Amino acid sequence: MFYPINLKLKNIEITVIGGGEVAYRKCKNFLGFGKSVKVVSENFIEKFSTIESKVEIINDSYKEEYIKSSFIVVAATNNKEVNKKIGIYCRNNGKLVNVVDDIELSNYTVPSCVKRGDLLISISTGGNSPSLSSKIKRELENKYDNTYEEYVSLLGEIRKEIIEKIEDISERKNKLNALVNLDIEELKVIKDEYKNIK
Ligand SMILES: C[C@@]1(CC(=O)O)C2=NC(=C\c3[nH]c(c(CCC(=O)O)c3CC(=O)O)Cc3[nH]c(c(CC(=O)O)c3CCC(=O)O)/C=C3\N/C(=C\2)[C@@H](CCC(=O)O)[C@]3(C)CC(=O)O)/[C@H]1CCC(=O)O
Ligand SMILES: NC(=O)c1ccc[n+]([C@@H]2O[C@H](COP(=O)([O-])OP(=O)(O)OC[C@H]3O[C@@H](n4cnc5c(N)ncnc54)[C@H](O)[C@@H]3O)[C@@H](O)[C@H]2O)c1
Repeated sequence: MFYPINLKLKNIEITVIGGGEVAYRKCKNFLGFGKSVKVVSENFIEKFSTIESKVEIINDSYKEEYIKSSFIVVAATNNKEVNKKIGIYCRNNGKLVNVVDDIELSNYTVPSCVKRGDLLISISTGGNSPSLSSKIKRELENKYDNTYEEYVSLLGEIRKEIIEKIEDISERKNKLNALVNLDIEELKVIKDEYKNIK
């Protein structure tokens, strides 16, 4: 079983080993969260040309020196032995490692996720079915559409106001709980009301 955490990637070095479909997907995923990575492989599929300006490309086969200073490593080659070597090295050296063909050796996996601004819904099947994760993602994408970006941001702004302006803890909690039953237009009105309270 995996434990979910939300990680700040700023100032963390990340290296992806491999230049195929899976390595590309993992790189794109990091870029989607505003994080650039180093990627090491002798060969890269054509798609990498679309992201080559955003990642650091190293044209070489895997060597320990490339991951020594990385905290997160993705072993995404099609060579099981190489992936295993990377996994074991990372495990022994306090690194987070995603070995794409070995869930047992991985100490983290990548969930499927729906992002709407600061709303992040992630889905994992513990490796049992990435296809199911992907299907559930599509379902949630429809339910939680793009309007949630503004909605969650408004909730955050009003929450700050409520915490600052309402001292009674149980009143504060009731008001915070009630906010999520309002729609965007109602929240905008409430936000202005709180802003006007001194
Ligand atoms: C969520 C997502 C994130 C991402 O990678 O970006 C992700 N896989 C995705 C897609 C996908 N991957 C595969 C298929 C083909 C169909 C199928 O096999 O079902 C599809 C579907 C597709 O392509 O549509 C093949 C596959 N996947 C793994 C193996 C190796 C193995 O099982 O050992 C094999 C090769 C098996 C073989 O040998 O053939 C392993 C893992 N894949 C995971 C994540 C982790 C568990 C997540 C969970 O618990 O659900 C885990 C354990 C490790 C990891 O990589 O983190 C992304 C969906 C993106 C999205 O749509 O949001
Ligand atoms: N976790 C997942 O989501 C997932 C999904 C599909 C497949 N897989 C597994 O991931 C593996 C990779 O899949 P793919 O489609 O990207 O394969 P691929 O054949 O498209 O690419 C493999 C890449 O690894 C590189 N490589 C090989 N040896 C290397 C080394 N010593 N150092 C650096 N790079 C090296 C190759 O140059 C190539 O770029 C597959 O073997 C499969 O078992 C995992």
